[in-house]
Amino acid sequence: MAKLFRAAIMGPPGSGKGTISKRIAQSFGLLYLSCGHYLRESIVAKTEAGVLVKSYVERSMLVPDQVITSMMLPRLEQLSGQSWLLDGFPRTLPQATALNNLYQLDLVISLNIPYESLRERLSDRWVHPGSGRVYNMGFNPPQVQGKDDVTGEPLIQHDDDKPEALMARLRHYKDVAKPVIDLYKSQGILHSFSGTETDRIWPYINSLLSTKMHTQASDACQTHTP
Ligand SMILES: Nc1nc2c(ncn2[C@@H]2O[C@H](COP(=O)(O)OP(=O)(O)O)[C@@H](O)[C@H]2O)c(=O)[nH]1
Ligand SMILES: Nc1ncnc2c1ncn2[C@@H]1O[C@H](COP(=O)(O)OP(=O)(O)O)[C@@H](O)[C@H]1O
Repeated sequence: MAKLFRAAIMGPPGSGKGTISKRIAQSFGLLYLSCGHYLRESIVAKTEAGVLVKSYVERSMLVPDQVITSMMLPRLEQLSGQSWLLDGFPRTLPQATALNNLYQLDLVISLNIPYESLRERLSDRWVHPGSGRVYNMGFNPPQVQGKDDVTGEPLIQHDDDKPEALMARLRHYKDVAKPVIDLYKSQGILHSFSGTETDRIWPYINSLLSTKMHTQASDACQTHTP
C-alpha cells in the first residue's frame, strides 16, 4: 500500500504558492488545500466565522490562530486516507504546533521571491472568486480578458493585493514565518527555493518531489514486505 504523503508550501503573498501547488497537485495527485481560499469562501458565505475573518483580511491582518485551526484541522481529519498539500497553513508557530500534534509533515517547501517581483505580480493578479483560479495578465492571462476560462464569470482583484496593503502583509509574513521555518528546518523537512520566476523554480521542486515520493513509496513497500 502506498504511504500517504503530506506536504505544505510557504512563502510571502504573491510568491507563487497557489501556482506551484496546482502544478504539484496535477503532477503528483496530492489534494490541494488552500487556506486563503477557504477563508474567502467563508467571507462570501457570510457565516459567523466569515464575518470575523473579513474584519481581519480587509485590514491585512492575520486571522486568529484559533479560527484558522478550527477551520483547517477538521477538514484534514476528514481526509485521513489521502495525500495532501497545504497552501497558506500553517502560517504561525501556534498553527504549526496544532498541526504537528495531529500530523507529521513529510516535506515543506519555502519560496523566497524578491519584493519587487512580488509587487509586480500582485498588482496584476486577477482571481475567479468562485473557484480561486488565479490569473496574471502577463504570466498566465485568461483566454478572454477579465473572464474566468472555465465558467466565463468575471474576474476580480483582491483589495489586499494593492501595494499599501502588500507592505503590511509582507511585514506580518516575515515576523510570523521565521519560527515556523525554524521548526521545519529543525525537523529536517524544509526545502527552500529562491528566484524571480516560477517556471525556473518549478523543475527543482518537481525533481525534489519525484525523489521524495518515490523514496517514500519504496520505503513503504519494504515495510510491507513479509
Ligand atoms: N510575472 C510572473 N507572474 C507569476 C509568476 N508566478 C506566478 N505569477 C503570478 O503571480 C501572482 C501570484 O501568484 P500566486 O500563485 O497567486 O501566489 P501566492 O499568493 O503565493 O499563492 C498570480 O497572478 C500568478 O499568476 C512568475 O514567475 N512570473
Ligand atoms: N494561515 C493563516 N493564518 C492567518 N491568516 C491567514 C492564513 N491564511 C490566510 N490568512 C489571511 O487571508 C489573507 C489571504 O491569504 P492568501 O490567499 O493565502 O494570500 P497570500 O498568500 O497572498 O497572503 C491573508 O492576508 C490573511 O489575512
